[in-house]
Amino acid sequence: MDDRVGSSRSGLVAFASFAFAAHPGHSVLVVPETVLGRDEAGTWVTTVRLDGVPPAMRAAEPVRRPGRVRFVDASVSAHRYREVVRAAVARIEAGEVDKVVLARDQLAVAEGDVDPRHLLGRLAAANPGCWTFCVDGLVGSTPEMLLRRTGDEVFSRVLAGTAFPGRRWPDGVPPELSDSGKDRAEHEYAVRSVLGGLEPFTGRLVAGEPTVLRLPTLVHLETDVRGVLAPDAPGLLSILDSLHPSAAVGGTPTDAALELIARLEPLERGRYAGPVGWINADGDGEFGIALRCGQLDGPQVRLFAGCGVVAESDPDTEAAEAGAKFRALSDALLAEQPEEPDEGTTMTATTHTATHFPHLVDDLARVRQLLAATVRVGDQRINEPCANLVRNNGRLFRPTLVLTSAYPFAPPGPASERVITAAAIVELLHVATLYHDDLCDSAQTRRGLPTVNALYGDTVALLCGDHLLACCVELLGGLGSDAVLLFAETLKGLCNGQFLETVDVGDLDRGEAAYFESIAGKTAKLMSSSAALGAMQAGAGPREQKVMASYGHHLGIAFQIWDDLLDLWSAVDTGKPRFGDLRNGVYTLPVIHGLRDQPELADLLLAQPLTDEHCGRILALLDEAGARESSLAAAREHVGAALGSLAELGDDLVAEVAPRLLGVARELMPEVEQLLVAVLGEDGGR
Ligand SMILES: C=C(O[C@@H]1C=C(C(=O)O)C=C[C@H]1O)C(=O)O
Repeated sequence: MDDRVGSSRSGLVAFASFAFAAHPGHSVLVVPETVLGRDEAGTWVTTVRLDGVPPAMRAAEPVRRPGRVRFVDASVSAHRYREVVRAAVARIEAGEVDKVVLARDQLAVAEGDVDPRHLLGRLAAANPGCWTFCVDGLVGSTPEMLLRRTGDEVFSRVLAGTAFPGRRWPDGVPPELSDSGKDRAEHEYAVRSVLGGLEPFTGRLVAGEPTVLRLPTLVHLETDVRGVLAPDAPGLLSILDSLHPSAAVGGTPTDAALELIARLEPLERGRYAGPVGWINADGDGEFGIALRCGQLDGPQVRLFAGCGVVAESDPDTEAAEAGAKFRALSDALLAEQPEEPDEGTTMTATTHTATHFPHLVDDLARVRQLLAATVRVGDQRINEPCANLVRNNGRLFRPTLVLTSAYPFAPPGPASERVITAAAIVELLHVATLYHDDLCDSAQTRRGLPTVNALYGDTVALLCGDHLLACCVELLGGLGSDAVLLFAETLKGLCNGQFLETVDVGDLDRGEAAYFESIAGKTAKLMSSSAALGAMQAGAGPREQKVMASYGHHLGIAFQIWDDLLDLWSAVDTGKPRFGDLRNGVYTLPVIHGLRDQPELADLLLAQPLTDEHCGRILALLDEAGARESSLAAAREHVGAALGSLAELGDDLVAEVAPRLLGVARELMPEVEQLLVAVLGEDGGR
C-alpha cells in the first residue's frame, strides 16, 4: 500500500451497510476501485489495482434528475401504522417490553430512474449536521452515529426523543421535549443501551449531557458518548456487533423488542436501521445507523421511518412523527420538481377559451398572485404548510369559472379587482376543504404529493384549513354583504352535503334523492356559487346571477357523477385509490341504481373486509344492471340542463355567451367533453 496522504480515510477503505436482522439478512461490503476523497486538508484519489492493472477511468455522466415524483403507500400505510403502534402499546402495558421501535415505509415513484448522485447532493446540502451515505442503492442522511473509531478513541451520538412541527413546534429550545418524561425515558433507554454495548471494551467511558439536535424537519434529544478503548479491545466490526441494534432502532430489553418487531411490524427492514459506514485497513472508521433513508430500485425508492414506542405513546403522534422523518428523503426527491402543468397558465391563444376570453390567462396570473399574498404568514415554518396546496394548485378550475362567468357582464378588458378577489375566494374555500378532507380521510397523498397532514400532522392540517377560511373572510370584507351571504350559504351547503354523505355511510337504502342532495352540496354548490359570484361582481342583475348559478350547479352535478363513475370503472390512474367509495360505504349513483335491480348486491357490499374480488363481482353485477349507462345518462342530462340554463340569459346574450361558456366547461373538464358527445352528437356542436 502506497499512501502518501496518510489520513485515516486515505489508503484502502471499504464501505459497508449491514442488514438490520440476521434473517432475512443481506449485508453489503464494497471496496471501490477508485475513491475520490476530500477533507479540510485537501483532496486525494485512492486507486486499487487488481493484478497490477489500474482501474479504467471513465468520464462522469451528467447527474440525472428524477422528473416528477409521486408517493404511494407501501407495506404499511399510516392507518396500518397507527394500528401497529396501538398493538405495541398494549404489549408494553402487558409488561413484554419497555420500549420498541416500529417502522413503516412509503414508495416514491419517479418518472425516470433515480440517480443516487442527485439525491446525495441534495441530502448533503440540506442536512449539514448529518452523515450522508449511499451503499449499493441504500441512500440517506443519518443524524445518528453508532460508532466512530479513531485509534483507541471511540465516539457515539445517541438520539431518541423527537419533536416536530405539528406535535410541538421547535421554537427556541423546545422545553416540552427536554421536560417531557416520555422523551426523557425513551432517550435514557437509548443512552444506556449504547453505554452497555461499549462498556466491555473501554477503559474510560463518558456520556455528555443531553442536548437538542436541530434538523430541517425535526429536533431530537442527543447525547454524545466518548470513550477510550482498552488495550485488548477487538476490532471496530466486533464492537459494532455488540452495539447493534441499540434501543434507538430495536428497543428495551433488546431481545424481547426484536421479537415484538418481528411479530408486529409488517415489513422487511432490509438494511434500514442497520449500521452503515466505512472502515480502513487499520480498523478505523465510522458507522452511522441507516435512518432517514430509502432503497433505490430504478424509478422507485422505498422510504423507511420508525419511531420509538413507549407506554405513553399516542398512535396519531407517532404516525405524524414517521411522516416528518420521511421528509429528509422526500424533500430531496421533490427538490426542483418540474412545474405542475397548469391549464390555467398553459392555455395557448389557439384554444377556444383563450380566443374567446383574451384576458383569462393574465387574469388567472393575477388571481395566483393574490392567493399567494393572502395566505402568507410571518413565520416561514407555518407559511410552508399553509401555502402548500395553494401553490400546488391544479387547474384553478373554480377561479376560471368565476372569471368566465364575469366577462360576459363586464365591460371589455381585464377583470376588475372585485372579480379577481372573488376568484381567489372560491379557490381558498376549495383548498380549505381539501385540507380538512385529507385530514378526515387520513389521506397520505394528493395530486401525487404528500398531504399536509402526512407531512406536518393533523393539527397543522386542521389549522391550515381554518387559516384559509379566515383568508376568505378577509377578502370578502372588500366585496360587500351580498357576497358575504353567498359565501355563508355556500359553506353551509358544502357542510350539509358532506354531513348527508357521512350519515348515509353504509346505508343500503340510500336513495337517488339523498345522493343528489348530498352532491348538490358537497360539489355543485361551490361551482354554482363561483359562477354566480363572478356574474355578481361584474355587475349582473339577480336574474342573470340565478341563471349562472344554475349553469354552475348542473355542471357540478355532472362532474360529480362522472367522478363517482371513475371510482368504479376507471382504467387509468386517477391518483385516488379505486373502489374507495365502496370500501368507505359511500353508495353513489351507479350503486343506488344497481341495488334496484340486483338485490344480491347488498350482501356483497356489506362484506368485511371488502376485497378486490368482492369489488370485481360488484362491478360485474352493476354492469349487468346497466348502472353505468344509466348513471352516464343522468350526467348527460345535467350537462344538457347546464346548457338549457344559459338559454334563459335573453336573446341578446345567449347567442354569444352560451357557446363560449360551453367551451370553457369542455376545456376545463375532460368529463364534460366526454358527456357532450352524447348531448350534442359526435361533432360536439362545434
Ligand atoms: C428509527 C428512527 O429514528 C430513531 C428514533 C427516534 C425516536 O423515536 O425519537 C429518534 C431518532 C432515531 O434514533 C428513524 O428515523 O427511522
